Amino acid sequence: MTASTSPGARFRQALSEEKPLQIVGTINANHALLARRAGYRAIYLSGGGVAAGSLGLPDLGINTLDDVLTDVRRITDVCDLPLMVDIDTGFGPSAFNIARTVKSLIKAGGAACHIEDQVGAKRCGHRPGKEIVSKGEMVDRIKAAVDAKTDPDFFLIARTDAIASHGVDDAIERAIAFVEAGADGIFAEAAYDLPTYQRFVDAVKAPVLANITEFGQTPLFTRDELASVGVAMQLFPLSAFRAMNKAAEAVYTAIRSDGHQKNVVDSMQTREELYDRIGYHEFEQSLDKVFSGAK
Ligand SMILES: C[C@](O)(C(=O)O)[C@H](CC(=O)O)C(=O)O
Ligand SMILES: [Mg+2]
Repeated sequence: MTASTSPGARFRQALSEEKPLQIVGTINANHALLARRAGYRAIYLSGGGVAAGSLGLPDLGINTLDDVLTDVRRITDVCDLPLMVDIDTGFGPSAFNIARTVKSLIKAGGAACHIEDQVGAKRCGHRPGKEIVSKGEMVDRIKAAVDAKTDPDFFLIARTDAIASHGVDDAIERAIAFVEAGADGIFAEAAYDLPTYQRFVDAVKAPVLANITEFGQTPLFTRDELASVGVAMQLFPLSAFRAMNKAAEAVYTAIRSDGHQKNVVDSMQTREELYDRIGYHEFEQSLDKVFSGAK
């Protein structure tokens, strides 16, 4: 894997080398570096994460393409791991908008994305009351996205939210049509058991993604369980984000009630650890070199 290949090509390479490919949510550039250090081959920017983390808003289709691109650029500027991005319903409504989304995302260094078949006023995929567009409308979304790929290796995943409202048969029929329209992979949102994943894998001739998000409709299937039914990608969209929020809350509460941070300082990343993770000393050394004239 070299950074001279396109992000899309690096994503495809990782997908061919790890089964299933573990893809972890990295809410910001710092987390992207932590994920790389932990050995992951691919990372993810969650739409719900951009909404909740960057904006303090719910995952209800409120954040814009620019909100997402800002976070994408910050991550791709410092981390060469291929980044998959949640583009919700594509930031439409028209094919032109969707094309612009895909082109901008590739320009910002994105390697892959998923676009879903919910209506524009979308919800989190694990909440009740989701509405979806017709199969034909979603096929048009996909065609617009495929046509806009300025990197042919950019990996376009079609997500179907149909299981909840229309059942597995309908969702699989959709998935087949989405692959025929040019999607490179299928995201079977809120699948609830392994046989359902197996059915998707058997029916669609493209890699299938399992969204193993916590506190949702999908049990926390392991890598081995998903491998046993042929799932190609295991997504953890918000795991570190949820843990980080809980940790922050504990620190705020403790300092407020104790009047000092002594009781929580052991739970903190140290200054040295932080500097190590972001390459602080390397930056300083490179600056020293520049000003001392050394090569
Ligand atoms: C994957 C997802 O689209 C996201 O935005 O991260 C969410 C995750 C979640 O809310 O747990 C979803 O599944 O809709
Ligand atoms: Mg999302």
